[in-house]
Amino acid sequence: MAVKNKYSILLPTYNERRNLPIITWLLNRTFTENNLDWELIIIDDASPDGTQTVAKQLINAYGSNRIKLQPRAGKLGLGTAYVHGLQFATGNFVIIMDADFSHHPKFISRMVAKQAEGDYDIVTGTRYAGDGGVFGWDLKRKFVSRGANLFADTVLRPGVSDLTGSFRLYKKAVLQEVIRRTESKGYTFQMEMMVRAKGMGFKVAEVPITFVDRLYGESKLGGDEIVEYAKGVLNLWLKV
Ligand SMILES: Nc1nc2c(ncn2[C@@H]2O[C@H](COP(=O)(O)OP(=O)(O)O[C@H]3O[C@H](CO)[C@@H](O)[C@H](O)[C@@H]3O)[C@@H](O)[C@H]2O)c(=O)[nH]1
Ligand SMILES: [Mg+2]
Repeated sequence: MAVKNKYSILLPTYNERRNLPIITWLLNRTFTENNLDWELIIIDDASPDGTQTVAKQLINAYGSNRIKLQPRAGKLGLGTAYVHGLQFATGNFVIIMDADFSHHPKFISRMVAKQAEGDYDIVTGTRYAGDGGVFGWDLKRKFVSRGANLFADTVLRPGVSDLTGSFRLYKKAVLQEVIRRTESKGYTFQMEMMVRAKGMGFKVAEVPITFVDRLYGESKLGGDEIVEYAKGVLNLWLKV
């Protein structure tokens, strides 16, 4: 008998109190409509805005088998948030995404269908192919994102159109293996994960997504992060 697929969503949060209920509602709708089994793992880094209180209310509303809160004691960064959350994933597939509506749950059904089409190891959302795109960013942020992708693509040639995006579907075993090899912790993490996955021979497919800038709150991307990213690309170039 075929094993029914289950999708574990890893959702890192930092001050997402206002976004969390709606994103959870949309996820529930998407998975219910598509008749897919799922769980949501919220990795909150001691957000001062009360994100965890909201998460607990959601556990009460949707049930503890659907929504799980796996908090950490402080703001330890995105990369390690995925590593932390992954330990608790019970699905055979893992989806990583942002909590601020930049990644709309409606794209998940396309990612799931794409994965099944070619038994792909990874399906990544792309803003830079097909009818994908970015909305709500100023020119500077668009330039930084495009530049970051162009730079990594030129130096490392992974052949994936969106290296820094973080809306992705992985086979859990593949994510575990790639994450084990990945060294960077911050924004560089997504790019390194993809470069390593391609280097390890995993099959990657892309689904165009529209990335809409967050509704509430602020991005945590700063100047330091951009320097770290450039260093990360060059480090990989030396190693891979
Ligand atoms: N647990 C935890 N969550 C965090 C942390 N920093 C950010 N987050 C959460 O991670 C998600 C993304 O953070 P944002 O601050 O909204 O990132 P962004 O600037 O919009 O960046 C997005 O685009 C980048 C470039 O395309 C991506 O590289 C990045 O991963 C993200 O998708 C959000 O759900 C946010 O709450 C942290 O230290 N800890
Ligand atoms: Mg964001």
